[in-house]
Amino acid sequence: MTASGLLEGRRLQLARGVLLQCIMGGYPPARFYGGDDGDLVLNADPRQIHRLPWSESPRALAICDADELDGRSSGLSTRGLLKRVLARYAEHGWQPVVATELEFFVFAANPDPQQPFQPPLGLDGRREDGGSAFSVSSGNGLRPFFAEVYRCMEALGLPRDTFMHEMGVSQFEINLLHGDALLLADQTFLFKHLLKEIGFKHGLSVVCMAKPLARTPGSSMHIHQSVVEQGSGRNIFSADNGEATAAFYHFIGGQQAAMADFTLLFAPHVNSYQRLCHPYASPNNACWSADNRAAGLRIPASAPVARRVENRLPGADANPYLALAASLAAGLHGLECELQPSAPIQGEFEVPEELALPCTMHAAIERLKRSELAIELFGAEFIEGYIASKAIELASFYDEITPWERRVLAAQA
Ligand SMILES: NC(=O)CC[C@H](N)C(=O)O
Repeated sequence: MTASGLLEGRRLQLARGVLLQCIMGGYPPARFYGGDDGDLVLNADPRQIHRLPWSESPRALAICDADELDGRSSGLSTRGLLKRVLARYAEHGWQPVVATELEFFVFAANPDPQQPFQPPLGLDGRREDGGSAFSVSSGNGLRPFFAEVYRCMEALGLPRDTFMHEMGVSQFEINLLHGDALLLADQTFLFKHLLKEIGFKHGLSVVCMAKPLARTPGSSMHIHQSVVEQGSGRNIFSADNGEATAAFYHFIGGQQAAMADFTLLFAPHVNSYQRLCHPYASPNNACWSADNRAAGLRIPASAPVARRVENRLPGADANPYLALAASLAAGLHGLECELQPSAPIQGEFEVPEELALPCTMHAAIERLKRSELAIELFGAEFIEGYIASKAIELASFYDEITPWERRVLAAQA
């Protein structure tokens, strides 16, 4: 997601091709330069106007909805898409409760993209040279950076649930407290922006790519999801006796049915598939399991009141509005159609063909293109615009010759 910081200023009107480019992180398809490139209006959400606490000069950021000139929500807006999914839950008297878990790397500033990323020099002047997941001292070398991150999260009202060092060298995870899905999408967006900007200030490069380093774990944005009854707040996944309800299984069934079609929405770039295809606890399957991190859908051990489904597919590079909309729409599809899940997997397992996911961006584009479900849930305007912009992004990737090709292929006869 790359919208942050681009829309500063007073003119809150933009062309729809630009929306595709900056909000979807893609490229505007040619037709948007022509007749389909009419303006949209950006309407700031009054609850999401923030003074930026890290900025030395006064600056504010407003999260906006992209609307048509006649006031209708634009079919291209990912925030609008999430709102429409939530409105459909509300028609049933339900409200999703979600949490996002964001992993990210903190690197030394890297002005030359030809060079691999390096961990930064810590306070002690050393570079971290091994991933020390959960180590109590591992974040110490970056204390001034994290102190400012904490201060600014507090000032912006972003409630922090956990912070830890992850498995990769200089890889961290901060989890936001669970809550309403639109709020969590806004908070996740703000949090990524905050990380980037505070990183710049400290001479660091905070990277939310799915797989910035080879032979090292990638970065995810796992989504934890439950659904409560509006008013009572009762979790519809648990019965009074604490057992899982039929609704819980239907929700999983919906996630499984849609995951392959929606893979591009969770894994939006070429690099996303580097994470999924060299997995370190980053599954590319739609299996589900009681508590196995190799399954795309995990049911974390919890009290019945917190029974939830964790979607482990989204990378840290996913647009939080879109990933949440897609995951929750899939669950709702299962609830409405009363879909049954497969049997849960246990231990070492083989992925059945029907639960395998696309493992390249090209395959994911082709899958989404053929998805009637995606068009039904998100509308043809969005899916066509998204696919067109992603096809251009993929073509632009194939315009480049990578260091691997120069290293390996140049030596061959
Ligand atoms: N702690 C974890 O579950 C690791 C997740 C892993 N980094 C991923 O990319 O999905």
